[in-house]
Amino acid sequence: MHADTARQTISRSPLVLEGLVKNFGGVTAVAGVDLEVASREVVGVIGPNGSGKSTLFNLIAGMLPMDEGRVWLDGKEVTGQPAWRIARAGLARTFQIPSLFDNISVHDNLMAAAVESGDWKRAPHRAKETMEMLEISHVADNLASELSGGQQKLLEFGRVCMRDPSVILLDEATAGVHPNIRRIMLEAIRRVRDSGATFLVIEHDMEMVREICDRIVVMDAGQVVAEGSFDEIADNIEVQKAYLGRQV
Ligand SMILES: Nc1ncnc2c1ncn2[C@@H]1O[C@H](COP(=O)(O)OP(=O)(O)OP(=O)(O)O)[C@@H](O)[C@H]1O
Repeated sequence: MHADTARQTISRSPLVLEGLVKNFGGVTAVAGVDLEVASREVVGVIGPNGSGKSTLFNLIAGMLPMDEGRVWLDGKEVTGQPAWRIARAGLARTFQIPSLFDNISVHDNLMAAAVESGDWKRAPHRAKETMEMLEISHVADNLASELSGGQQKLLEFGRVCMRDPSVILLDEATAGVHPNIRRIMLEAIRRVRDSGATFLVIEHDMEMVREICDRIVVMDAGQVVAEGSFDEIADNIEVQKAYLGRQV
């Protein structure tokens, strides 16, 4: 059997990356990343500014064309497909700055997300459940633009949940939020993971990484330079600091 065919039939992991490469002119932002994320695993991606984390997410989500490499979602190859098709195949993501419909209500932002899942019948019930899980029911009728920054991050995660994705990419889900919002987000991530989702998270907050990540991948200059549990990476932290520089 051809090796590529073997990969497609053997790995049913929710997310598989093979040899991803992205160049921007003379800068190699992602320099050959291989990664396999198991079902219900939460994998943290850490590394200094400019190490390629956001570019990696954009490649996986189909928001940037890759120069080399292949991506599989739930055993199905999605390499080169447009972002909407990859989303439909079961991938959802959040952004560092939440991407919401500012001028409609919190409730309607969740309902709008259900359009993509095509599950209208259960959408009102799911919206109610999602708002309860994220403790935003009391602002259901507020415009998204009226929420605090932290509540907007919760709402963005809620919109992801409404689509019931198989794989969720979270980009700094708790950066700069109030500790109470952080707690709500952490509990929600655990619940969504327990109900079957798989996570890849970019995170600068090492406490958050320690609390939710089963495995951590360290990137530097576009490559994975270390991988392991929090303790394994923490043991290695002095080495990491040499190139992680500013924030780990
Ligand atoms: N659209 C672009 N055009 C040119 N260069 C880019 C572009 N996007 C990213 N880069 C470069 O690619 C490299 C990786 O950037 P990327 O944003 O992926 O890193 P990062 O790890 O996400 O950083 P941060 O933690 O600051 O978000 C950097 O050198 C960056 O300047």
